[in-house]
Amino acid sequence: MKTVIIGANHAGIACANTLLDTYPDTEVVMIDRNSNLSYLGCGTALWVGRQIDGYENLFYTTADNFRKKGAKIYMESVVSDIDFINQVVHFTNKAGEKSAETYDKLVLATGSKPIVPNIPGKDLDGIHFLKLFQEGLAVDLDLSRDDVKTVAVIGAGYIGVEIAEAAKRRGKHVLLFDAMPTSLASYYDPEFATKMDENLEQHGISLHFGELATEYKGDGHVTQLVTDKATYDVDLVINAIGFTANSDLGAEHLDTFKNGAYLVDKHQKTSDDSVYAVGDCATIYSNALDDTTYIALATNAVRSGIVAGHNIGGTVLDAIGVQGSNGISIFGYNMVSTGLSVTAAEKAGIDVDYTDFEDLQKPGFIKENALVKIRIVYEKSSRRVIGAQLASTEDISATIHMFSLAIQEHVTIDELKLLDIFFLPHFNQPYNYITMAALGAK
Ligand SMILES: Cc1cc2nc3c(=O)[nH]c(=O)nc-3n(C[C@H](O)[C@H](O)[C@H](O)COP(=O)(O)OP(=O)(O)OC[C@H]3O[C@@H](n4cnc5c(N)ncnc54)[C@H](O)[C@@H]3O)c2cc1C
Ligand SMILES: NC(=O)C1=CN([C@@H]2O[C@H](COP(=O)(O)OP(=O)(O)OC[C@H]3O[C@@H](n4cnc5c(N)ncnc54)[C@H](O)[C@@H]3O)[C@@H](O)[C@H]2O)C=CC1
Repeated sequence: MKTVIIGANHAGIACANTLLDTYPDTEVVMIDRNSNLSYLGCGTALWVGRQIDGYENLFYTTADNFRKKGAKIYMESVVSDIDFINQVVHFTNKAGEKSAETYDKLVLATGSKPIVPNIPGKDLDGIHFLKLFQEGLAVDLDLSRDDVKTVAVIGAGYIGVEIAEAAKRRGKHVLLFDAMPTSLASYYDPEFATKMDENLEQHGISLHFGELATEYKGDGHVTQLVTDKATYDVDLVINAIGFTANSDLGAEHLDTFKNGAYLVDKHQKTSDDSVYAVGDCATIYSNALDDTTYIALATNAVRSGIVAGHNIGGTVLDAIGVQGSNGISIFGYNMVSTGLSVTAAEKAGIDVDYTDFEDLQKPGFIKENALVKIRIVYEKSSRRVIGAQLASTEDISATIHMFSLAIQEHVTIDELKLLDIFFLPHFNQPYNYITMAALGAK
């Protein structure tokens, strides 16, 4: 059995490793257009903001590691065409040489691409995206220039907020724009997102929400950003208005979701029996929505790669769906969420209620202590938990995993009320915030 994997980043790597480690008789061919693989984009803002020493440790494997395991791997090779009928992948290397590989099974792991704001001036110099390692390098280089004083970040989602912090840490004047009235609006309800907004403002970031960029101006290099409200002098722009599926290769042959992502079943199989899709180029099942959706996260990419690998290798393994669990930490303020916010649930047509609670993490007699804010969202009719949000300067990150499992297992808000949660003053209160929030549910 010969498997060709197009895309050798997180999803493709997870699939290849599963096949190579568990099914040694499988022939694996990997093809990627990039010169590097396994870059952890989550580290970009950390090294650009000088919170870690460099980017070297943000790569967790190499092409040689795959060669050693017996795979054939082509880097800097662009797949231009797939003959799905005869099962052949055509690609071209850096030197312009054309090659082809036949397959028994094909894995599409071509990931995502940043959405480009389609406005005048979008091709000027000094306008960046932040998907690839190389793009992180380019931003880092520009931030090192003394004449770059003002940075505009378009999109206050996860990439935008993280890079806004990094640019501020590099001493720049930072303007952060979003179409929505708050930052992080896709992940948190306004009661939580505004906490992050206060945090950003307290650290000197200038917020421009509900404001749309309409034009970039400049003579070769960007010098001004025009919005529907004002014109700003800027030296650098970073666009971060979301990702969409990179699915051009199979879009005509395979069934796709509304954003173009390949529609996959529980085995990561597409509408073609020989073709699987994993990671950011594929759909995913949301247990909160109880429906197919699109969530671009490295965690989902890895899990879906593992599932495809086993099913191709011969072990039937069903994907169990996801909650879209995520987290962010900005200037020491931590926020985590899973499932749906009230806003997202309402948008999806789910009738929900929610319960909020805020208290110190630990008993008052413990000195190192901070407030924790929690919201649990549950469906009115079934009372199943479908979302949770937490915010604190304490590390509350592990709590969200429990809510992720609760959503996956259809736990109701009432079942959470008397859940056995341990108490130790070093960690929490006897009347801890999860219990108190659950007890407060209507
Ligand atoms: C700055 C940043 C920070 C992030 N932080 C986090 C985080 O903290 N947590 C988290 O869970 N997620 C995070 N993400 C999202 C995460 O990086 C993506 O979800 C993840 O990269 C998806 O992995 P993937 O392998 O599916 O796709 P990709 O990483 O997009 O990889 C696709 C691969 O396919 C190759 N390819 C595409 N087309 C072709 C072609 N025609 N021929 C050959 N090769 C091709 C590409 O070169 C690429 O290597 C972050 C993303 C960014 C950009
Ligand atoms: N900590 C984490 O888990 C991280 C995850 N990621 C993931 O990577 C992917 C891409 O990240 P982002 O690009 O930040 O996407 P995002 O979806 O997190 O945020 C995009 C933001 O852009 C805004 N927006 C959309 N169109 C706009 C427009 N025309 N003008 C102004 N604002 C506009 C949206 O309101 C949203 O707030 C996401 O799936 C994200 O979850 C990225 C970084 C960190």
